[in-house]
Amino acid sequence: MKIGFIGVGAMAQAIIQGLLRAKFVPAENILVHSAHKENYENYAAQYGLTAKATNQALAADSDLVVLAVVPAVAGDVLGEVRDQLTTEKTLISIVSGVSLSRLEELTDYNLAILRSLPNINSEFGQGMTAVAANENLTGDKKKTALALFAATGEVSELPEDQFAIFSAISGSAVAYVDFFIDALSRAGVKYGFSKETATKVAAQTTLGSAQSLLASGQTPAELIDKVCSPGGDTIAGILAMEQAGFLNSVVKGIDATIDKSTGNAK
Ligand SMILES: NC(=O)C1=CN([C@@H]2O[C@H](COP(=O)(O)OP(=O)(O)OC[C@H]3O[C@@H](n4cnc5c(N)ncnc54)[C@H](OP(=O)(O)O)[C@@H]3O)[C@@H](O)[C@H]2O)C=CC1
Ligand SMILES: O=C(O)[C@@H]1CCC=N1
Repeated sequence: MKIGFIGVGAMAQAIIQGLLRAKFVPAENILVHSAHKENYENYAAQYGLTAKATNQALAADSDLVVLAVVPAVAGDVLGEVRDQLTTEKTLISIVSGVSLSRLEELTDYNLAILRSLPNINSEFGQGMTAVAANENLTGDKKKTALALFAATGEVSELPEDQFAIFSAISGSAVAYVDFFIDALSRAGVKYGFSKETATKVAAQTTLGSAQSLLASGQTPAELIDKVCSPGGDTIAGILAMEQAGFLNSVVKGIDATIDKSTGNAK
């Protein structure tokens, strides 16, 4: 099986690294092409992938074609490869905000298509990907397309009308969680920790909290209550964070993310 990536930017590279780590296919069965020859050729050479000279050549030689370009160029690129996307292939889009019906309009109505929204943690097998299949993607073809993402982390089939919300609290939220880790780490630096130590402590604490939350089956609020000793330090910190607008600032960030991805941003 050959998997072709149109675009080898940040997200495509994370998926490719996740696939290589999982040994999902041999490296040479991963085909790449992008806008700049030096980018895709160097990347292919570095990891033993196969560079293709054009989007058409890539699509013609791939069983699974992963569309990994920014939304603004997705239509033009699909127009370019429309003739190569024959019905035995599967198109996988990772493009935020482009619906299955739009992808069908831009290709062949008989084509099997999986719309996905991965996150960048796919690189280390810790991804969280939402998927929605069109009615042509069934049976073994669907199993294979879902297996690609399962090799890089968790996968969840979601109705398309929930994709923008998912994208905000997963795809984009990787950056928001890192923003929080950076804030914790800077606070440590303020009180004299080295940046390296503070970041390690903040990241391990975030990882441990996430793992404990999932393992416990409890709500975050229940775990917060366990840490807040009566009359103790943590409740003082929680109240000060909330006074500064912590919860509202997170929700406003998610509102802005959803507005931007659905075209409602002011
Ligand atoms: N970054 C993330 O965390 C996530 C991103 N996504 C989605 O992934 C997609 C890519 O995002 P991201 O990786 O961040 O963006 P990047 O800007 O990092 O990558 C875009 C890629 O598209 C390539 N490209 C541009 N024009 C063409 C073309 N005409 N033909 C072939 N390749 C082309 C670029 O080539 P070159 O490198 O040569 O310039 C580049 O490799 C977006 O649609 C985004 O919504 C979804 C979930 C998470
Ligand atoms: O910022 C973006 O537009 C993409 C979509 C989700 C994560 N990155």
